[in-house]
Amino acid sequence: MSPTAEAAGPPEARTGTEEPSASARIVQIRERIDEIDHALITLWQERAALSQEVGVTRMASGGTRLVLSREREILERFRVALGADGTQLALLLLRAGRGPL
Ligand SMILES: C=C(O[C@@H]1C=C(C(=O)O)C=C[C@H]1O)C(=O)O
Repeated sequence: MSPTAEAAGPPEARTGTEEPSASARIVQIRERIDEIDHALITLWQERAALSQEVGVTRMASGGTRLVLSREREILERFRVALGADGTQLALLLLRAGRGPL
């Protein structure tokens, strides 16, 4: 790869390779990656809002802010599906749902 392959040209051409068929395939794959990232961000925000609503609803009714047994189930769900990275992801998800403590 030449030193300019990364930075030169319009954004859609910055594929990191100058080989045309590889570059075209990378552009195509990136379209789907961008769709997935958008969905992940939207779902992340929706989950955080719902989780915060549960917390507010529960506290307003005299309940606890958190339910650690439920959090353990979620951590286990992500660990089983994704391994150690899943645990880390679930910890971030749970933190996002807590909002300011
Ligand atoms: C959303 C809830 O409240 C809290 C947040 C959780 C979450 O973000 O998944 C899980 C358990 C609770 O600590 C819930 O009880 O379902």
